[in-house]
Amino acid sequence: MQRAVAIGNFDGVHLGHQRVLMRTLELSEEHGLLPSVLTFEPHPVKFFKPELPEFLLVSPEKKRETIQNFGVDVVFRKFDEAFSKLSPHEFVSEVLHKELNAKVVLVGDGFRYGSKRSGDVATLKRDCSEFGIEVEITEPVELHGEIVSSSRVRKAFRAGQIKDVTELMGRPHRTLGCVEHGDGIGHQLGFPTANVRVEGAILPAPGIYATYFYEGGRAWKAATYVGERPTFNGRDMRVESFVLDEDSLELYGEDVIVEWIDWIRGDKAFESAEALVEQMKIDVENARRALSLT
Ligand SMILES: Cc1cc2nc3c(=O)[nH]c(=O)nc-3n(C[C@H](O)[C@H](O)[C@H](O)COP(=O)(O)O)c2cc1C
Ligand SMILES: Nc1ncnc2c1ncn2[C@@H]1O[C@H](COP(=O)(O)OP(=O)(O)O)[C@@H](O)[C@H]1O
Repeated sequence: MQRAVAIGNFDGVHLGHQRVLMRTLELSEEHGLLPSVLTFEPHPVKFFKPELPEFLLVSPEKKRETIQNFGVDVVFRKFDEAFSKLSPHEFVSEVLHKELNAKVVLVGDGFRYGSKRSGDVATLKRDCSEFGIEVEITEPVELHGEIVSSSRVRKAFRAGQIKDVTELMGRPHRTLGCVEHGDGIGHQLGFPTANVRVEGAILPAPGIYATYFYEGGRAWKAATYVGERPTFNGRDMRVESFVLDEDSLELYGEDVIVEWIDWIRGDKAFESAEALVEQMKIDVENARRALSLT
């Protein structure tokens, strides 16, 4: 079956990506094609600059799941030395034509590809026409007068601007992780927290957030802390969710999802555990209120 192929990194699957996915579905329906996304693993920036700290909003697995939920097939193309050296013409002939049997491809206006980013929309159109492949350029989506992009979402998320993130993504952002053992201080404070180990995705600014927390088929309200725990001289970044109205949960080793709804306050070093506990009670009520408003 021939494919309609949207090409890109699709980090976060934000509103701009969603418009591309909808258009891919529309074209596929019209022409009897398999709606597809061609994306790269690792992210090309990670391939060229492996020393950079994590910058992606979601892991590749989560990206696959989100795109598939739109009804679009996901093709992960390994981004390695050989792939990075393909000429623009080879990318069209080998990957789009031979490997994917593309009939239509969708890219954004500034699309660059091939060795040293030497290909652009003009070369793509020219080379695709040789193989009877149509090229559609998708218009960028704007929000409040600015283009929606993965870097704009990352910037907002890193700054803890959760409401902006939700708006840019068209849904709340979710972070996946696994619950691991912490230092056991939570129970002593009367606030046991699920320590969520997050890999392959960035975190919001240190602070307290109103979140939903999912495990298996269950969903709870939670107050989630992100930070190094300066009160206890902590040194590593933690994500710790206190699940509301539950006192005998057993979550160690479970895969969980933290869904970011609102920012509550910034991180702080307290003089004592008691002072922190007083503040945590207030945080929990603020989180409850923020969640009841959504
Ligand atoms: C709602 C909430 C707010 C928190 N606020 C802070 C804070 O401002 N400063 C801080 O050092 N730790 C804060 N923490 C983190 C606690 O210090 C942490 O949950 C505790 O050390 C338990 O760690 P453990 O899971 O390793 O036992 C907060 C935790 C929660 C759940
Ligand atoms: N309301 C709750 N919210 C989060 N975790 C809870 C809750 N009730 C019980 N738990 C369990 O307690 C563990 C956290 O306890 P805590 O004393 O903070 O220990 P640790 O430092 O090992 O994370 C969680 O991983 C979870 O299994």
